[in-house]
Amino acid sequence: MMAQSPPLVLKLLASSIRAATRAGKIIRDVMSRGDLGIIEKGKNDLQTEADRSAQKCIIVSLSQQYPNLTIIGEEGTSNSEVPSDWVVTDCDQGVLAMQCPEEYVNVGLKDITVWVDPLDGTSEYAQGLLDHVTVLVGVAVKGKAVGGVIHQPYYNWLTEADKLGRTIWGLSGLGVGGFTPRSPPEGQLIIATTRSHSSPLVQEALDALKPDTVLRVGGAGHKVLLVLEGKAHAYVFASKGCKKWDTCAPEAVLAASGGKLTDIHGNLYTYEETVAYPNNRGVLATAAGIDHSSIVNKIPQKIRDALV
Ligand SMILES: Nc1ncnc2c1ncn2[C@@H]1O[C@H](COP(=O)(O)OS(=O)(=O)O)[C@@H](OP(=O)(O)O)[C@H]1O
Ligand SMILES: [Mg+2]
Ligand SMILES: [Mg+2]
Ligand SMILES: [Mg+2]
Repeated sequence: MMAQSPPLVLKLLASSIRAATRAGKIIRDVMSRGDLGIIEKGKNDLQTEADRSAQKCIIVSLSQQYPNLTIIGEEGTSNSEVPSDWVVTDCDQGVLAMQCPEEYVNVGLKDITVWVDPLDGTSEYAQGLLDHVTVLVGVAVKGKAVGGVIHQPYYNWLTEADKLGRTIWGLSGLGVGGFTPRSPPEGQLIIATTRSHSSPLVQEALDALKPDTVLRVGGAGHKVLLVLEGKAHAYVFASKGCKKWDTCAPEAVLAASGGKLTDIHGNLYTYEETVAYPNNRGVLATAAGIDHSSIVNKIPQKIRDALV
């Protein structure tokens, strides 16, 4: 009997794990060489050689395996050649061997949009806050964030250099792999928020929630990792500025763990190919077991009305 080929969504997730991990190595190599090649794309918005190269690695790798796949990356499109060792065409075998949730078994290429943030936390990367950096690959099916990879290239860099980097993935209906999510401590409220894009509105929303601790850290991927690790109960960002490639993968991984990522009103973002890139209605992510809507309800209406 002929072996059946794995469902596309599962295979794409397995390929994305390998591509994101390779991109993380490129990010470390650029830093080791010492010339970041920084370009200022806008106010408080940087791009480095690592952002550009990591994106090329992921897009070329996925495009070779999945011609005609729709991929949207933060750093735009370019047709330039890449070194052959940036092209990854293998899959994570562990994920490939898993049972695909029934509802995704028959998903076709045309139903999928892949969102790539090749380096989330660029300003932190440039400032040497290296554990804030993540590589994000999100798989949306008919506009829903279903699968995601969060690769953290500098995980353990200050403690156990021999175990540098980790790759965490999630698929709706299957769960999370690459690490075991933990619950945040009971009886307190720890909130993760932006360190480089704060504003009076961002601060007002935090004040209204009366947190015991506020963690001001970089990267949407990194903040969702803190939520997944039980180091924060929620990630709250009452501002526009974040984009679809910042939230697609983190939303999918968090949802696969039982948590939730929405706009500040509690509504899901959508990720179809034609959607606008900016997440103008802010970001609210909560860990599994946290009452998401009760946090929404504590954010004053006047703040919610400012984010539409
Ligand atoms: N105001 C504004 N302008 C431009 N870009 C912005 C803005 N706010 C958030 N971002 C992008 O969102 C990613 C995470 O940034 P932060 O950690 O600062 O903030 S956030 O709380 O997660 O939004 C990070 O993505 P990368 O560009 O991939 O590093 C930020 O650049
Ligand atoms: Mg950026
Ligand atoms: Mg980003
Ligand atoms: Mg980025």
